[in-house]
Amino acid sequence: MKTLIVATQNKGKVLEIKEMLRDLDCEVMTMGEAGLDREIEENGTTFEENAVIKAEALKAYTDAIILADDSGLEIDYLNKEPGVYSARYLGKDTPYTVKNQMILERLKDASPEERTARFVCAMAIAGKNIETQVVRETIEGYIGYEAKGENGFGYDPIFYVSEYNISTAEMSSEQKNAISHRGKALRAITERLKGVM
Ligand SMILES: O=c1nc[nH]c2c1ncn2[C@H]1C[C@H](O)[C@@H](COP(=O)(O)OP(=O)(O)OP(=O)(O)O)O1
Ligand SMILES: [Mg+2]
Repeated sequence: MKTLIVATQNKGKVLEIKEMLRDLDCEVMTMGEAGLDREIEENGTTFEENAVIKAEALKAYTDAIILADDSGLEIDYLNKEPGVYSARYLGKDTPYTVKNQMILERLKDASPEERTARFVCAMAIAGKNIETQVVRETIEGYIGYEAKGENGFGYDPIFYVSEYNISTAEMSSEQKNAISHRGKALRAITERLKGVM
């Protein structure tokens, strides 16, 4: 069976990606499971650049196909901050309860119309014998007035989807995966994956 290595250190992403790739005819492994754990410097200025950097960083060390995700939250009221710096916002080891409270505080004077935001996900595949490919998808929503929900990870408790008026942390993984930036990007990239596996 073919192997697909997911080049991420983020456990929340791994859970979502593994769940969505359950039916794909290949073994999905994390970097750790593949013995390829390493810090990859994300020095790109766009989600696409960083996804490609992460996917290509492992190319020399494996014959498997590598899948990488670079994602983040764009808040219109904050001029699209934290954007590509979402993981590093307020420091990369700062708990998300703190990051989320800070964002709510910074938006305390923003009206409902001014609270629009989106999650962005760029997903790349790379490998020794394939041409690197990258896709980008988004999910539109808004920053709520309070953090809610226990599911998901990161900024999920403050990101609300207009159609349901609940946060992505209040959704089941199936519900989130069906509509999320990551779900859409993964479905787009797996179409291309079928062409190279
Ligand atoms: O569905 C999501 N629900 C909530 N938050 C999310 C989501 N998707 C991305 N995010 C946030 C988390 C992190 O602040 C940043 C990703 O940063 P990003 O560099 O791509 O990931 P990371 O450093 O956690 O792991 P890695 O680079 O090893 O894949 O966006
Ligand atoms: Mg990162």
